[in-house]
Amino acid sequence: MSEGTRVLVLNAGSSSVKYQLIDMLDGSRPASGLVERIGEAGGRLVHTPRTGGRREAVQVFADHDAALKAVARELAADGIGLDSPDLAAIGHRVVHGGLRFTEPTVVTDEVLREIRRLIPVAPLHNPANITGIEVARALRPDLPQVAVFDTAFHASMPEHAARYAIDRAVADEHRVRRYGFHGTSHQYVSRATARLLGKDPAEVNVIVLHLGNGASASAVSGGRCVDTSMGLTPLEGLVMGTRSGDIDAGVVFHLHRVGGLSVDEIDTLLNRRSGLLGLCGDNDMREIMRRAEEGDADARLAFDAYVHRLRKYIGGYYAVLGRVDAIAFTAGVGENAAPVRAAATAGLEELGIAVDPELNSVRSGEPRIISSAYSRVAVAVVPTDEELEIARQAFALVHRTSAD
Ligand SMILES: Nc1ncnc2c1ncn2[C@@H]1O[C@H](COP(=O)(O)OP(=O)(O)O)[C@@H](O)[C@H]1O
Ligand SMILES: CC(=O)OP(=O)(O)O
Ligand SMILES: [Mg+2]
Repeated sequence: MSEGTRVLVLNAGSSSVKYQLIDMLDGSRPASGLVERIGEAGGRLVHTPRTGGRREAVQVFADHDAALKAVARELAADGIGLDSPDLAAIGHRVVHGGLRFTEPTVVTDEVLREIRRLIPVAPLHNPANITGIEVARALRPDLPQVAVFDTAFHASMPEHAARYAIDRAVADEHRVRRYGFHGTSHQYVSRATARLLGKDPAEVNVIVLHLGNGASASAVSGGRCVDTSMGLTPLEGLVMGTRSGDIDAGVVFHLHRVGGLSVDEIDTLLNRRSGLLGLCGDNDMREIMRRAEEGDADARLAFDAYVHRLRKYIGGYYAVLGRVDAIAFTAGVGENAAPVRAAATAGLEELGIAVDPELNSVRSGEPRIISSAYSRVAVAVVPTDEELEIARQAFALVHRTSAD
């Protein structure tokens, strides 16, 4: 087994790779960075060594292989290359783990085949995750490649939350059920929220709102997920940047039969041309808030629809949990968009939820409470750290000890 203390975490998306090198001894991050627009013109690599002096390269990255080799070169230039004996493992975010992968897993050929089999239920994500694993494995075949699945944390959902109310035989044959995603973030944030409250995760009920490009809500009771908003695929639930979230399945039949759209066209419509983008032409919440502020009606509608859906999930999960200790906002929108947090929680004093406007407007990268002293439910902003959680789980797996 490797004596290394560091884990390289890769989060490979369809046209990007985010990476972080994390030292598990002291939690330091010797380097992190991102390659964007892989396979497109105007590719960009941004590498940030801990020593400072962010490096940026604008060039074409033909594919993920070229991108990861460029990352390897950047790390080598800092003297922390992929050939370093300090590396204990490479941890990979894998979005869909299906029914089988409910724990971090060392990738073998057979595991890779199973992740590939799940592509139809995560077409935007699993293919890139697989490429990331293959390229990393070719670069360091001797190192454990550990897959950490977005679906894993949600495997504890009770059957009545995980099942769709459709014919059981059909559902079972095709493994159609609600899996949920962003689980690594929901797990990390729910625990960090308990810590912020000075409580044991086993004692608290938390609603986590992960609002990034993809967005999902979860109800976490005593450290276990009891419900989450995404389903068979990352399309269900909240209004997202480009995804519709909840929709009457009848819309699909209608668009096909009456609108003449093919199933693939409807897939693209709902996953890539809907949500905020579909409602107002923008999927960046900053831009939407700016336009809405200037009186743009489409942007206002998009904002209001986003918030309305969020409020329905807050209310729904309040009822699912019965007692709520905290509501935690996280990811790009949740951590930064004070107006979204304010609108999502406005007028809920009867539920014991009262956000303090001044605390809400503070900008900070630290976990913090934004509810007023008399709010029975703590409302918090808790920055997510999926990379650290992936590193911890990968490291714990290769050492078979808890790295907590
Ligand atoms: N300062 C900000 N105010 C409002 N929204 C922001 C801000 N910074 C980032 N965002 C939003 O965060 C979203 C991206 O979130 P992020 O968690 O980085 O996404 P992902 O990891 O899913 O790619 C974008 O919609 C962006 O508009
Ligand atoms: C599962 C999912 O939606 O992930 P992301 O937010 O990274 O698109
Ligand atoms: Mg994210």
